[in-house]
Amino acid sequence: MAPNAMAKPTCVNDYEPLAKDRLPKMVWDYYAAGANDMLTLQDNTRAFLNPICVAPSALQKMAHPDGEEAVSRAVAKFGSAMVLSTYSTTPLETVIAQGGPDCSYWFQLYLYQNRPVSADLIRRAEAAGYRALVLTVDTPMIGRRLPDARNGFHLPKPWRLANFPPETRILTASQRAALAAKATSDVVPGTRVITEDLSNRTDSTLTWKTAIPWLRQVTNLPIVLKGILTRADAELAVAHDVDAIWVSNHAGRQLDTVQATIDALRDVVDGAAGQLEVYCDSGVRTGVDVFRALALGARAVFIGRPALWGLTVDGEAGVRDVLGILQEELETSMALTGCASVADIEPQCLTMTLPSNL
Ligand SMILES: Cc1cc2nc3c(=O)[nH]c(=O)nc-3n(C[C@H](O)[C@H](O)[C@H](O)COP(=O)(O)O)c2cc1C
Ligand SMILES: CC(C)CC(=O)C(=O)O
Repeated sequence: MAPNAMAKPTCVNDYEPLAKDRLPKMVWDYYAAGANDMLTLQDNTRAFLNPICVAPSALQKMAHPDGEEAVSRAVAKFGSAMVLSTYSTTPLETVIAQGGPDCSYWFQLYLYQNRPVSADLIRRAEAAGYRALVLTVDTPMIGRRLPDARNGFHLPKPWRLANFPPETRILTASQRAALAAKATSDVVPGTRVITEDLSNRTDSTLTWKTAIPWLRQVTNLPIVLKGILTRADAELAVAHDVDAIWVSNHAGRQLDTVQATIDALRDVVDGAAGQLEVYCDSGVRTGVDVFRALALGARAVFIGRPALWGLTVDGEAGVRDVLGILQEELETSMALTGCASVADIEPQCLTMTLPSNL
């Protein structure tokens, strides 16, 4: 037996090559890709070489047949929060049914110009027990992910976009006309979904003045904006009475060269001025990363790909292990800096760590 063939992963990065070995190239590349030259993607992890929830990532059954249900069970046992993607391969009701009292579920939204389709998703999320809506604001269109273009990325059979009943039509009549040359149909495809198609279907004209009042009209759930990177946008979020903001560069998958979130976090927290909660993701790979984000003012930290790696390697147990490793590493960081509780983690703690630009 090769010496490491059966070695148990001992840190989150150990899961990455194990997941890569198990997945078809097209699926691996879709999960792994950043935009263009992937500079921001690389910078995310570099900048972090500096409490723990699961970010929304689409199409999880490609990683493991138990998909979002396995992630849900893992998060429920770990006792944190899971944010479910609009583009889940499991219906939102089924995902939350796997949970328990010790965890929280939020629903991530991509809004459509055809608002009744979005309103219906929101009503279902509310009825099922989701406690917040996370509006992703960094994806008016999809980033240039070159591996996906080269691989002809599509959602393999038999998986489908399970939050949309078959034959859901999500384009308005004018969008349908504009896309007629490009798309054969605006019915949410059961299979062979490509991400560019999906982004053609979202509303790329959202503004502060239109999106937030519309959401407030249709729901009483707290609204979180995901994809905030500047102090100015944090200030606007306060002015528009948003409940929380989420510092994210979408794992480096949208605008390449945008800065790493750990470098943007301090300014955004300043802009929020204690008026709303700030969360952070993109590049979190160790408990020290979590510690640094908390020290800079994040209230919670989310992981995207590490959960997909754990899911790929060992389903629910793999996701639980990834979360457990991060938690243990965070506790070590706290003990070594004299923090008895998460509330003790404050900016001064960072004087003991390397600056994020090393
Ligand atoms: C494969 C993949 C799919 C994603 N799908 C979504 C999505 O459906 N909605 C969304 O808001 N963000 C999506 N994201 C972004 C994640 O929510 C999160 O911001 C990011 O993955 C965090 O960075 P990390 O992967 O470095 O931990 C996706 C990310 C990946 C890698
Ligand atoms: C289907 C995509 C729009 C999901 C997404 O946000 C992503 O791939 O980054």
